[in-house]
Amino acid sequence: MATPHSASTGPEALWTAPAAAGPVNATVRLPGSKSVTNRALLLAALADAPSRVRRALRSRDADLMVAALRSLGAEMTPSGESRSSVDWAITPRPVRGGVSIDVGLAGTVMRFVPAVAALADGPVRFDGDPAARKRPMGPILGALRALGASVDADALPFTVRGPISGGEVVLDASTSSQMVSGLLLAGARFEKGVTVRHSGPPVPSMPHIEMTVHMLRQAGVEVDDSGADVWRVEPGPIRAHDVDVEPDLSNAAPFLAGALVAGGTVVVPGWPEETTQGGDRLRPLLERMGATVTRVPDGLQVTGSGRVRGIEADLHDVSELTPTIAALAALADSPSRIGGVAHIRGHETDRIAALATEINRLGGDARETPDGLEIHPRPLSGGVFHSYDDHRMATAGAVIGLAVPGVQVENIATTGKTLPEFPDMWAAMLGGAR
Ligand SMILES: O=C(O)C1=C[C@@H](OP(=O)(O)O)[C@@H](O)[C@H](O)C1
Ligand SMILES: C=C(OP(=O)(O)O)C(=O)O
Repeated sequence: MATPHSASTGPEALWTAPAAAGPVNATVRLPGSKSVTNRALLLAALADAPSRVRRALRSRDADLMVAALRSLGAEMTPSGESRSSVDWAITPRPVRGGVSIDVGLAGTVMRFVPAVAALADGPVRFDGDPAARKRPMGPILGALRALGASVDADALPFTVRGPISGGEVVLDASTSSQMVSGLLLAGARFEKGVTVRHSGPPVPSMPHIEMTVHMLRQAGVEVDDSGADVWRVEPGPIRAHDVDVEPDLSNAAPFLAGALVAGGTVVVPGWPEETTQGGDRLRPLLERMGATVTRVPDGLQVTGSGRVRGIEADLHDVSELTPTIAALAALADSPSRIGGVAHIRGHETDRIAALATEINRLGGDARETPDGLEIHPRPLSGGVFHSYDDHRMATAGAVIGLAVPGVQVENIATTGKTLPEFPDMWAAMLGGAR
């Protein structure tokens, strides 16, 4: 059983999830991908000349990345700002130390920035939210040590001191693909480049490593990913280049799920033809749960009937979709089994325990397995759905609330981690109903 750890559990922090009054018919424009934004910003800060990152996400995780890179010296000038989108002009500067970095609860900041800090001329201290101190960091910090840096702990808080020379390292990335991405992203700037070998149970969320490799190549970095579980980044410059950030397909999940639960149609404009975003796998997953998924000229269209089918799915590659798929499973008319996601016990919270606890709190039948969840159909009733400071738990509660009147999501503001406008966008999808 999971224990909610948000400090803000008072009635004022409860958000009544709107129940769907009928089928939805909405176009939902998603802001930029968190994963693309934070990679693009970091690569621009390490590049050989100024770059632009257009339609970057603005959210807590992206703001933390911007603050971290600015602390380390990069000049970053915003334009065309709205609440969740901004264009950045970024001028790289030598990486400077003697600073402290707040990683919040952002995996991309805690796992990507330490290798950049190892290029600095002085120590860089890292800390984050209380929950961040529990997230796995040992493999990447051990790897930085093996590559020449000094790091004084194996979890947050810690201090990194360069210089780092690079070379070859073996690590166990079964707790997070970000252990690999974090070394590859800065690796071209290490004197010897970097060769990362994974040894251990399979690496989860592989599309995110493919995203890292793809974006490095776009920046002119030579990467060899031809061997299983080994990646080689050659030393050399990271070329300045302009990036247009794709919409965040993982954040599309609750909205597209909304079409399935309420019935009706949701269109997400700008859905890329080709992408390394794992969220693209929503297409087959939602189809298997009963949706009709069509590419339309302007994006992706998902139509549902209000009836949700259960699913057996291995979400190892796309584990960040688990909370939405579990929410759908809790509303399905047949049993579901989600597997391959043991490592999400180390995401923002233990998502397996949190999902089982919160679905069962509403009267559901969700059982934890070592690597996922088994969810059986059972009528749900209203009640508090705790978010555990986890944006995707909060949106999972909203999905369930579409079909179950009286669901109150605690701390909906935590969606600001990647989608600050979530409550307004959700209301707009439902035609303003609350
Ligand atoms: O590199 C990234 O941008 C991410 C990698 C994945 O992490 P894990 O490998 O820890 O699942 C994903 O779940 C996370 O939301 C974002
Ligand atoms: C696991 C996630 O985030 P993070 O980047 O903090 O790991 C997520 O967004 O689902």
